[in-house]
Amino acid sequence: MHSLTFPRFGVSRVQEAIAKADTLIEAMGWIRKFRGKTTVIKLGGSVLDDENALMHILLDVIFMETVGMKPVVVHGGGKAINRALAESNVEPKFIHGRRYTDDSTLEVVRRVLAGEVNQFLTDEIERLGGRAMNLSVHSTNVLFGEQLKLDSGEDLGHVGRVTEVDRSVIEGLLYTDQVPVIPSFCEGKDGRGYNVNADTAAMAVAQALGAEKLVFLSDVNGVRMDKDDPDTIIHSLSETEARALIDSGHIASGMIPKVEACLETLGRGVGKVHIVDGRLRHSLLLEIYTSEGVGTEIYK
Ligand SMILES: Nc1ncnc2c1ncn2[C@@H]1O[C@H](COP(=O)(O)OP(=O)(O)O)[C@@H](O)[C@H]1O
Ligand SMILES: CC(=O)N[C@@H](CCC(=O)OP(=O)(O)O)C(=O)O
Repeated sequence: MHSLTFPRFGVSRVQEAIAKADTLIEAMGWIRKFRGKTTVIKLGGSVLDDENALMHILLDVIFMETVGMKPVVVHGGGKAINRALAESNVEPKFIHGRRYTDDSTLEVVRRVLAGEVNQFLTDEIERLGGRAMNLSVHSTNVLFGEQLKLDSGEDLGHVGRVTEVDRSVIEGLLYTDQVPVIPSFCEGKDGRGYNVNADTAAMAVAQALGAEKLVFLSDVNGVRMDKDDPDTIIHSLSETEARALIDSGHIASGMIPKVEACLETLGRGVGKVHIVDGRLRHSLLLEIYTSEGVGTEIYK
């Protein structure tokens, strides 16, 4: 007769395995809730530069796809563009968080953002075991738009805003269990290319798809009262409060387009919008399955 008691070293291993199985059962509720629903994930240049954080984010994305959630990746690459410009001794110039884009900068953005970064991310998802397809002007473009005109009248050069998203291509990929990877670069009706802020590109994609969630993964734990102090994070922010913080200068630089994108998205068919720290391991999954979330949620 076999004994029913486990050897000492085996008990903890069995308990560990049971705990893992418990986690799977716990996850069932939120997997069911989000199965078949689209989440747009915006990857910023800050997390793209952190190899370890990026790997964990992409593993979370692959997990989401595996359990039937429908992740769509929209990415920037501001830091990679800055590095490429530095090689030609060009100083980056930003106006209200957007890059002034002259002819030569546009070519760098087309090559680096829409080309190299986009291909790299797609390859990484495949290398980690997922299935991904890059959708850019170098392959199949899905973002169309026009030149962005600022209310202030300031000239941003070849900076665009997305006016049309080819939903059918994106949805076709989601239907065949592939992760679409989209750079923030759009094409005008005349075939011209435009550099688009990646936060606003993600917003346009989320709106077009009627996404359940839009998650901005950045290098800060959320919107902070003091941008340099993580302890001053604001977990929940109303539209009025957010606008006041932009006006007072508490929300500055790269956080401006992010928060503006959140505000524009609200009430336009997207369920929830969050700004989350991409460097925190599994922040994406935590954001989805914990009720309180881990970053800043902006509400109407
Ligand atoms: N109130 C604020 N709270 C948090 N971060 C802020 C705030 N105001 C400005 N920032 C800056 O915004 C940056 C995030 O924007 P950005 O660098 O464009 O990120 P990403 O590359 O992820 O899009 C932060 O690293 C921080 O320096
Ligand atoms: C018009 C404009 O500002 N375009 C951005 C596009 C990339 C981007 O937004 O990248 P992050 O998400 O890393 O900031 C740029 O040229 O930097």
